[in-house]
Amino acid sequence: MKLLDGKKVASALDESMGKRVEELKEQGITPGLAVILVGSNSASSVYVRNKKRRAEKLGFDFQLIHYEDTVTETEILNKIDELNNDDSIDGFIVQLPLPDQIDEDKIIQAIDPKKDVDGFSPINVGNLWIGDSTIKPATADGIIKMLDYYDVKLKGKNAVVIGRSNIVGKPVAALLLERNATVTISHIFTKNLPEIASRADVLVVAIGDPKFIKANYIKEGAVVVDVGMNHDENGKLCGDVDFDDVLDKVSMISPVPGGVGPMTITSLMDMTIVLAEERAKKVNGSK
Ligand SMILES: Nc1nc2c(c(=O)[nH]1)N[C@@H](CN(C=O)c1ccc(C(=O)N[C@@H](CCC(=O)O)C(=O)O)cc1)CN2
Repeated sequence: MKLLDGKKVASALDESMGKRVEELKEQGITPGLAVILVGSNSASSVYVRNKKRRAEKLGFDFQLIHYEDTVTETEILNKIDELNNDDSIDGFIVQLPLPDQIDEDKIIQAIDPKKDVDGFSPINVGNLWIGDSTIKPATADGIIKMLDYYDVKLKGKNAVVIGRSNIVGKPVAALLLERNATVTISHIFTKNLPEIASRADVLVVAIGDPKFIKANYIKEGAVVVDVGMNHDENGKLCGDVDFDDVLDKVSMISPVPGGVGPMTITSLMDMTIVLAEERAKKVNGSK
């Protein structure tokens, strides 16, 4: 069994991203990333802190806009309008989930698709499905980058995605399809889930249920990507896959922590650099 070590892949990719940032700075461009964080969800605070750390390490200008969870939708929409019009910001995101009084769809739709570095706006989702996307949702893109790093072939393979969220399940299915895998999207209401999952050469699990996937869901030799971010009965971070139970059956598996999470942040950084490179082309021509 081989570990899909997202932490290792992320630091390998950091090196080339660092070089791209240096090249941009030589042209007078510093990648600008902003994150809007609402409330005090402890997991979101950890993820945003990690994003800030990685962005600053790469030499970005990073802005954190942190609101109390009593903030109104209008205040957030006004800030989005400001960021849409701020030339020093290449991309920005609103960290999800948002408190109940805020309409998530309305917020996402207010972000200029050209600055929507999460790739969640309807235009970017459409571009993703027609296979013509500059910006790809970070977790989905991070998974593909990790599979590429470990030379996992996707063409003609059976890929099963468990989970149909807009953040992970749907975009990862689109990207697997783009790589010519035969993709099945399944979810919690899917009948005979163990049978469907155990046909997968590549199984991506994003259901948010601790250690839900056991050995009977796994095909012998499958590559398993665990997107879950849960806490077990002892409060320890764990994925949606019961790692110890499936270990003897898989050929490769991503751990939690240290698998998909760090890759999500890597891809967000990569997408921000791509947007800054586009700005550099506009500002400096094609030199
Ligand atoms: N606007 C967005 N909101 C959310 C996204 C997103 O892509 N855009 N995805 C998830 C959370 N997420 C990114 O924001 C994310 C999740 C996990 C990690 C990560 O590094 N995990 C570590 C463990 C961290 C810990 O100690 O708790 C790991 O797996 O090793 C990064 C980003 C929902 N919201």
